[in-house]
Amino acid sequence: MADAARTAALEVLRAVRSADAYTNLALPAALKRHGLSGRDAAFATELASGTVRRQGLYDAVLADCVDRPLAKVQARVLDALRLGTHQLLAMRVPSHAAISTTVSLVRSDVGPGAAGFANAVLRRVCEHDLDGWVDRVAPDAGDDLVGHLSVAHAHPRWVVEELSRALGSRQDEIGALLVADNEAPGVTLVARPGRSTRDELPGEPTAWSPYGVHLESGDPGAVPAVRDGRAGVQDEGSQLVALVLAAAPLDGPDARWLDLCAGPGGKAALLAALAGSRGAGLVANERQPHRAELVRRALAGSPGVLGIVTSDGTAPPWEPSSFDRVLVDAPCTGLGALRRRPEARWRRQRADLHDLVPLQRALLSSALDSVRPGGVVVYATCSPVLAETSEVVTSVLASRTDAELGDAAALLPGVPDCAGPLPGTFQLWPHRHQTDAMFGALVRRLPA
Ligand SMILES: C[S@@+](CC[C@H](N)C(=O)[O-])C[C@H]1O[C@@H](n2cnc3c(N)ncnc32)[C@H](O)[C@@H]1O
Repeated sequence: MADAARTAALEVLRAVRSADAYTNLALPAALKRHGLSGRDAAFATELASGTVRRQGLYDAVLADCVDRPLAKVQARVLDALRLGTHQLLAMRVPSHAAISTTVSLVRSDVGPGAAGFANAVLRRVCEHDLDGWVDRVAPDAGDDLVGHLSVAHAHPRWVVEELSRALGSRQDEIGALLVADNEAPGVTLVARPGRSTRDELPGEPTAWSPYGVHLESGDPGAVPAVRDGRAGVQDEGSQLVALVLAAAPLDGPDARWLDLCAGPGGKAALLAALAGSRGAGLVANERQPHRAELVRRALAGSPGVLGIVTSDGTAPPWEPSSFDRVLVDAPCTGLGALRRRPEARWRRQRADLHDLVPLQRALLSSALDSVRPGGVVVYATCSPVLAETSEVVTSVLASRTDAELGDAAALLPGVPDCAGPLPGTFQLWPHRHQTDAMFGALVRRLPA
């Protein structure tokens, strides 16, 4: 009999493959359906997330074990084979248990013929350990380093290329970055200032954000301050982006702040709390109505909220020069947050940049129009890809005479090794800072 944890993980894989589901949303639903909690829930989570993350490597292994193209293997059987391979190569599940449970999943789901096939394939997978398989199926690192890293660490080749380019002079760190991308991130909480303190939150204080704690274990939803919105779940890198906007020196009035791309509202909630504690207020804008609704919920009960607007940030309804501080947390490839989104690396394509980059430029330009002369804009992405970071900032600044780059990195005191690709910008990294790879640039609108 296949157990409930493996059945739940298989259902998640299937939803991700066939219904474009997000692992992080499909998982809690599957855990609930099967009544899983505690260790069983943790096991199902690692099974599903780990399998989705390393799918490219497991497919290379399975292709070597199957005598026909993988595309000809029934998709439902392939899902189970990937799950079995993850248990055999990356989890400490004894081989006999990994094989027998996978075979019984396939038997009950597809039938006895497919179960026999799965048994034979997984016995072949057992012939080598993970390193042995990488030696066998990955290109030799001396001949093709990117190809080797791509298979060994299960990242598409173009992603390895873009991440390497973004590391600039530190390309020797690419292996460490890819390893970090394959580790499930811990949960970080933020105590929204004026609404809660980190003394109220369980866990160890974060190194750089004065509002964060790393939750060691347990369900964040069970923390009272999180449950009533006075605190939230937020990566330390995201906290730092909001803190940089709030800390940027400013001459003149400092009353009206804008978050141009606010959904689902994590940074807006921190910004509103900070603004409220200084007698200022935040307008949170979001284009998509359902995400604007999430912003509304994130800001419910917060001081410092001037309004929530649903509009295209490239053609907003407010007058130019309406704000003193503006955050553009731009829609991006998200390649800096791969730890959190197991399927993202396999869904994203380099061609996505064709649509994203012009939108990012238009949003940064619109933010510069929205801020008053003398005001500040922070342009941020959860991607280190240069086309989305330094190249957007450089091209927008080249097209305007009323803006200049400021020093955002100086506003992150104590954060080591965070220099970004342009002077004064910052770039955080999962392998260096244990945060998402947030990029940030401070752009100052010159006084009139
Ligand atoms: C990276 S997310 C922002 C995350 C958010 N700041 C937070 O911390 O929770 C980018 C957001 O921009 C929104 N967006 C995309 N195009 C937009 C546009 N033209 N105007 C305004 N928002 C847009 C997306 O729907 C998405 O919610």
